[in-house]
Amino acid sequence: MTMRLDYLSIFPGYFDVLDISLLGKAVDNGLVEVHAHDLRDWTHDRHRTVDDTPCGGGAGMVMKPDPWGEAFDGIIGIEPDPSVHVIFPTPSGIPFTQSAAQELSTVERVVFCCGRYEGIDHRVIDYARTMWTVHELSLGDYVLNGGEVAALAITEAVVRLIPGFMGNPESLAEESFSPGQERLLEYPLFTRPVSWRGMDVPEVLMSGHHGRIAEWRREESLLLTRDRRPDLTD
Ligand SMILES: COc1cc(COC(=O)c2cn[nH]c2)cc(-c2cccnc2)c1
Repeated sequence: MTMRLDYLSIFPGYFDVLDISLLGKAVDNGLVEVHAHDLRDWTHDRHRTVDDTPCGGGAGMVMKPDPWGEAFDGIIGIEPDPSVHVIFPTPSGIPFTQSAAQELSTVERVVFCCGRYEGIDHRVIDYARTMWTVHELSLGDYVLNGGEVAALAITEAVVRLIPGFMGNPESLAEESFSPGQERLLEYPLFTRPVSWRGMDVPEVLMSGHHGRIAEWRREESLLLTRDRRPDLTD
């Protein structure tokens, strides 16, 4: 299965980065197909206008619906297709989680709509919901200038879960937030040299005693989770 990823943005250059590193490898071995589109290609005025002042007043600008609608027609099509997943990264979205990444990794087609300014005319999202499966997703309680960086983060979280993408799938199974794992934060990791700038690797990890090592790691995860993410221990 090849996943097709489309990105709609007024800064499509953000997605050139997908040609390098692991994601580039996924493109090379045909696991994913990436297409970035400039929303301004669907404007018709001399200034290639994509925004206008908010109805009802208020600060900032809102992205006009017309270019989005025409871009949807050209990129996705004019027939409804619930198998197409359209993602709007937005601070007002539902929290993006590893289980959402897991679900999206089985989808054949994902279209990222990257908002700028104060946001996108709400009718664009309402229209998309009549046509495709829409996800308004938040990465966290902070505001970015646009959805591009969030789209890249969601892309990485999803593509790395596509079967055949990661060399050693067993490492995925052990990760925090993986299905089946308790929701615990990762224990501290160490590698050689055993002594570095006067700091030594915890002895238990060098003992070769797998039972004690597992116990130490679990305890460290519990302590870290209790300290940093008490919300996960509910
Ligand atoms: C679609 O509408 C958007 C999208 C974004 C980009 O996404 C994020 O910032 C984000 C996604 N997860 N967490 C944060 C930002 C705004 C925005 C900008 C300024 C003031 N208010 C809202 C609007």
